[in-house]
Amino acid sequence: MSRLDEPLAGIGAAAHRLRAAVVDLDGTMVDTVDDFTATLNGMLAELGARPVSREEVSGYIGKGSEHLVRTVLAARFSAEETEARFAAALDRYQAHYAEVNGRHTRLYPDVEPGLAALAQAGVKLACVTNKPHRFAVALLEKYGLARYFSVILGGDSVARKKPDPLPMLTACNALGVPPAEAVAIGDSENDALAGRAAGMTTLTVPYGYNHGKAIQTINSDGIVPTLLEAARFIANPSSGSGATLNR
Ligand SMILES: O=C(O)COP(=O)(O)O
Ligand SMILES: [Mg+2]
Repeated sequence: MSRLDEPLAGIGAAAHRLRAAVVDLDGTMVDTVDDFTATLNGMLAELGARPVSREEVSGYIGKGSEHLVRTVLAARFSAEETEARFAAALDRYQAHYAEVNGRHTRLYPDVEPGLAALAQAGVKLACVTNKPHRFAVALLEKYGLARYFSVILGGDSVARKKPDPLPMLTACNALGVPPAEAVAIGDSENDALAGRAAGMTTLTVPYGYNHGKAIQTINSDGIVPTLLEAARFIANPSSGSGATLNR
């Protein structure tokens, strides 16, 4: 890794052309682990199964509702029982989530100032999350953030979720910016994989979930401590901001 204030070629040059940012939701803008935990425990209580802890849940977030429910069931039931219970459990999970959404969440530091700085710099914004679209919109509205995004895509908005590049490509297309001039900002390997596969620059925030693995394992272009630092870097790549580049 090299510090941003060292001489740079690669990402520094790319960042001069960044005209759009595609920002992840859970673990990047909003800390949602306690909502997921409460929702899953509502579902598990109905099944008479052992509850989850927030530590267990934080290792599963970021791959969409189906993955989350399946993983939690698989840790409590046999493979056959998990399959037999999955569809009904997912329905109950979504019903509980609709009740809980936004109740136990908090915004991470410098999210709103970061989005405002990106908008101010003329960077077009999309939110791409694996969370169902209706829950994502409700959460962004709760925090007054929906107005920053001209495009919001959920895990059910297009045929495939991150780490597939399709949602990123769809977002870039809707913003009218080629992927090579766009950056994907997220907390997990999924965001970096999807962004890379779409041909975008990728930045990682260090405070989210990343499937229980260290963020240093993520193959992205750099780590930014907050969205505000990401905005500073994108607006002025040679400013010596707090970004740490992975090259
Ligand atoms: O797994 C989810 O439901 C959401 O995860 P994401 O917002 O980090 O994409
Ligand atoms: Mg995330």
